[in-house]
Amino acid sequence: MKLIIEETGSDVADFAAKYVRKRINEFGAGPDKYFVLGLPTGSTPLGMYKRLIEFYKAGTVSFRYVITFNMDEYVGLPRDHPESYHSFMFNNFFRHIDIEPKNVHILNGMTNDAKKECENYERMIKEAGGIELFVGGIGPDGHVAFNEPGSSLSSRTRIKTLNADTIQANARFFGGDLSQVPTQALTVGVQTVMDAREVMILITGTHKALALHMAIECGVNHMWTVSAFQYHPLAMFVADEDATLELKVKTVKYFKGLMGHHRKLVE
Ligand SMILES: N[C@@H]1[C@@H](O)[C@H](O)[C@@H](COP(=O)(O)O)O[C@@H]1O
Repeated sequence: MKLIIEETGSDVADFAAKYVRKRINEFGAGPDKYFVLGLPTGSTPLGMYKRLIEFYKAGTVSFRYVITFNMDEYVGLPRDHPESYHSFMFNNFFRHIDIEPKNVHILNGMTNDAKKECENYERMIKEAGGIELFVGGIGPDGHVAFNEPGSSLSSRTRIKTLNADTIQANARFFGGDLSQVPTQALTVGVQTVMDAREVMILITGTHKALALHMAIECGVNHMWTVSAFQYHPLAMFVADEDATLELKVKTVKYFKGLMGHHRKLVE
């Protein structure tokens, strides 16, 4: 596992965007070889999307031969609801780049057959050749996508009921009104993300510091689903200084000592 420690959230966004660009470019994507990218929503990845749009406009990356799979979507919100993850992704990213809409995959939270929708999603990921790089964020309770505490670490795409903390955390997007926040979501499973060839998790802010500690300094535990990536052969956490506040000084020193080497990942 790699831990990249950047000073601020904006430096995290910069590193993450440069890494995604480098992976797409080095992969040599083309009409017969699509790069399959897993993507998150949330405030954390917003800066990365902004930077990627800039890179696209500057001509240093193209998404023409990229296929995306998003992590999750609320149940019961129409696609065009301003807070649906469909709206989020198109408004903040897809609309501004050259990706073909047919190559964008986001779970349909309005389906009347959630089981079938989720099984199809897993099948489509497989048919696309599996996910090359899954970028994720986490909740303050260490959930990845909507794999709430106690989710099976071998879970696959399915419907999940959101816990009170997550509903509370997301109420800010619904005018602070808890009753407006959907109570269920369709989400990829922990195992779905684990199956990606590489995973990059972005963690910023003091409110995520305990989650980063549980993710990398304690054992693998389904109450902190992000800790599952300790078993991933190619996992990278990208954090800002604030998110490292609960880590041991020794851990921080160790990974900062590797930064010279890790910078080369985005050169
Ligand atoms: N389902 C999403 C997660 O995928 C996301 O990682 C989390 C954190 O969001 P933020 O980046 O806004 O803190 O929010 C939601 O719960």
